[in-house]
This record gives sequence, structure tokens and C-alpha cells, in this order.
Amino acid sequence: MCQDGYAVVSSDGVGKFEVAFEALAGSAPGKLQPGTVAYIGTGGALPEGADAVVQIENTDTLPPGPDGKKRVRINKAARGPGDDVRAVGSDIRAGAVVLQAGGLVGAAEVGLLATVGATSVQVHQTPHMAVLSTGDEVVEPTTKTLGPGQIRDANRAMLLAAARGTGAQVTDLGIARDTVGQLEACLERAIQAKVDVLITTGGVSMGARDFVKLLLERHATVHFGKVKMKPGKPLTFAILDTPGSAGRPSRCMLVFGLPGNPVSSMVTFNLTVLPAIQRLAGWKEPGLRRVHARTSAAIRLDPERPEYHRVTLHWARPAGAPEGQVGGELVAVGTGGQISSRLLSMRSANALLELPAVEKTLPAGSVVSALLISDLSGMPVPETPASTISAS
Ligand SMILES: Nc1nc2c(c(=O)[nH]1)N[C@H]1C(S)=C(S)[C@@H](COP(=O)(O)OP(=O)(O)OC[C@H]3O[C@@H](n4cnc5c(N)ncnc54)[C@H](O)[C@@H]3O)O[C@H]1N2
Ligand code: MOO
Repeated sequence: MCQDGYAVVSSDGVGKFEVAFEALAGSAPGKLQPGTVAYIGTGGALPEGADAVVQIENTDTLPPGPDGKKRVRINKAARGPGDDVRAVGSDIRAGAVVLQAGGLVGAAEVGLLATVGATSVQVHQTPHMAVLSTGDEVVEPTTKTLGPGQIRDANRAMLLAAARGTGAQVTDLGIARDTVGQLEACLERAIQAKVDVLITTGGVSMGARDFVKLLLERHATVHFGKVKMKPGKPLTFAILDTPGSAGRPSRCMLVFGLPGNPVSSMVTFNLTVLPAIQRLAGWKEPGLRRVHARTSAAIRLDPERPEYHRVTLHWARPAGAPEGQVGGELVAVGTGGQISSRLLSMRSANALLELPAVEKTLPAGSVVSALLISDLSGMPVPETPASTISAS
């Protein structure tokens, strides 16, 4: 039953009726005689003998009869049997498959599992991720006054938040100074904590004290240590195998040595760490989703490295389209200077434009592919609301 009102025999039509009983949600339905009605609440089971419901708005309560029984006037008759009644099984057929194996379980899916009483289901194990910042100049964000050359640790807080956003179990490994000893100790802590994915930032480039690559070469298999991309050139990836011992199974830990520049670390997290986590969490199709967007301004391309240009996608009417036209397109608005230390270029960015390495300027209005790095629910609301299609 789907409305508050009166359960009726639809052929009784309009008129004055005795309210024989109340069929409230959660109680066993009674039996209704023709010529009478029963009060029914949304979610109540339709009494035997009734075949429709008249909503409360279509009735008036009358003074009780001489016998003290409640009475009601039905002003608008039910259209026929089944009016405002939801048949048992109309939402989910008996035997229907409510979830496919291998699908993502979000809030609605949890609700479906609860509905069918599936309180225990097999899921992939939540990956365990750890985040480590490195660098002698990197200090805790709580540091009030920065000393010469110091910088607050933006990467760790940012990547911990991003890691939590993936649903992974997350461990904060703090900040390691630029010494092989400290880095080795942190690596050991990650191994002991049975981390599946370790993310480090900083210390992967060419500096005299960039020891992360050295550490990984010593303890793991480095699969790549440089990528032709902007930002993120020194991105390093290694796999560390821990052999099994005395009843302990062997394990492998994926290690992503992300560049220290905050934007580089965030962009490479999205492009490489996120799909890896999704794969470990059992996603069938990991990776960022690609859409097309129209650029709102000219962009000078990098002639050497393909660039992941941070933008905020808006939904807008195509330029020149008449006022009130239904439909629109994604428009990419740049986030300002794209230098990899400028974290402001990530603020409110919901996509990365995939720009080719070509010696030219891409004119405004070009259509380019864009990888989504957040869902679009925080997308700016247009000044002129997008029209909705109205049924005619
Ligand atoms: N000779 C070369 N130098 C550099 C190259 C190169 O190819 N040859 N690559 C450049 C590129 S591209 C990048 S990106 C950076 C990345 O280097 P590292 O990963 O070694 O990072 P660091 O040098 O440690 O730091 C870079 C930059 O980022 C700041 N930083 C580091 N950690 C944090 C943190 N947790 N929070 C905020 N900011 C952080 C750090 O202070 C530096 O300013 O190398 C170029 N050099
Ligand atoms: O490639 Mo680096 O990540 O820009 O500064």
C-alpha cells in the first residue's frame, strides 16, 4: 500500500461510510465488508475484501454515528481495483537478481542487500594504503612559523584524504628525513603493517639527497622511474616482494614514489595509484572516466611532454545556442597557472585535460578529452540554469 487514506471496495464509489477498523503499517490486515472502509496508513497491508485505496485528501471526516463508530465521506472514488495499491512483489519480483557479482556496492546496493535480508556477502578485501612524506625541508602543518627553506607538509594530508576517499584502509607514516636510514625504517614499518600500497612523495628526482629511488632499487623491483608526462616526470613505481616465512604467506607491496611537488603528487595519484587501488578492490573497469569538453580559453601546449591540465568542468549551453535551448556541453575552465608547485591549480579541479605534446597553441573552443578526477556533483551551478525537458 502506498498512500495514507481509506481501503475501499472500489465499486462502492463516493458517499458516506463507516470506518470499520484501522489497517496500520506493521499489523495484520483485517477483513473488509462492502459498504464500509478501513483507515490505512502508507505501508499498511490491504485488508481482505478491499481492492483500492482513496487518499485522505479525497475524503472528509464526519462526526461519529449514534453507535460511536468513526465515519468518513469519500468525495472522489477510486478509479478501479488496484488504485493506489502496490502489489506484493511489484518492486522486486520473486527470484529476481538484485545485484550482479563483481559490481560496486554503494549506498543503494547496501539498501538492496538489506531489503532481501542478505546480511553477509562476499566482498573484496579493502586494500591497505600507507602515505609517507619525505624531505628535510618538510615540516608538520601545525608548524606556526616556518624556518628558512621549510615547507608545510601538504602532500601527506592531501593524499591521506584522497586515499580515504577510495575506501582503502589508511596508515599515516609521517615524514621521513632525507636519509637512507630513516627511509628504510619507514619501509620496514609499511612491511610490518602489511601495507598493500605505499605512497611516498618527494625524493625521486635527480637531487643529491633524493634517496627514494635508491631505496627502492635496493629493496624492490623498480618497474619505471620516469614518465613522459607533465606534471609527474619523476614518477617511480616498484614492487616489493616479502618472502613468506614460518607459516606467513609471501606478500607483495606496490610502491608509488610520487614526485614531491604537490600538484605532481596529486595528478599522479589520480592517474596511477587510484586505478591500482580500484583493481585491488575488485573493480572490473578501474581507471578515470573520460569525457569530452570544450576549452574556454587558449592553451599553450608543451612541445615535449603530454600535459594533464587541471580544469573545472561546467555544464553550459553551447556558445551561440538560442536562449532556453535544451541540452548543453561540458566546458573546461582552467584553474590558473599550471606550475606543479601551485596547489591552487588543483582547487575545485574536477578533471584533467589530456593535452598532446605539440608545439602549438590550442585555440579556445577546441574539444579535448578530459579525465574526471572527482564526481561532478560539486560542479559549479550555471548562472542561467540549464533547461529541463518538460513533458508535453
Ligand atoms: N635536474 C633535475 N631536476 C629536477 C627534475 C629533473 O628531471 N632533473 N625533475 C623536476 C620535477 S619534474 C619534479 S616534479 C621535481 C620532483 O622532485 P622530487 O620528487 O625529488 O621532489 P623534491 O625535490 O623532494 O620536492 C619537490 C618540491 O616539492 C616540495 N615538497 C616535497 N614534499 C612536499 C610535501 N610533503 N608537501 C609540500 N611540498 C613538498 C619540495 O619542497 C620541493 O619544492 O623535481 C624536479 N627537479
Ligand atoms: O613533472 Mo614535475 O612533476 O612537473 O614538476
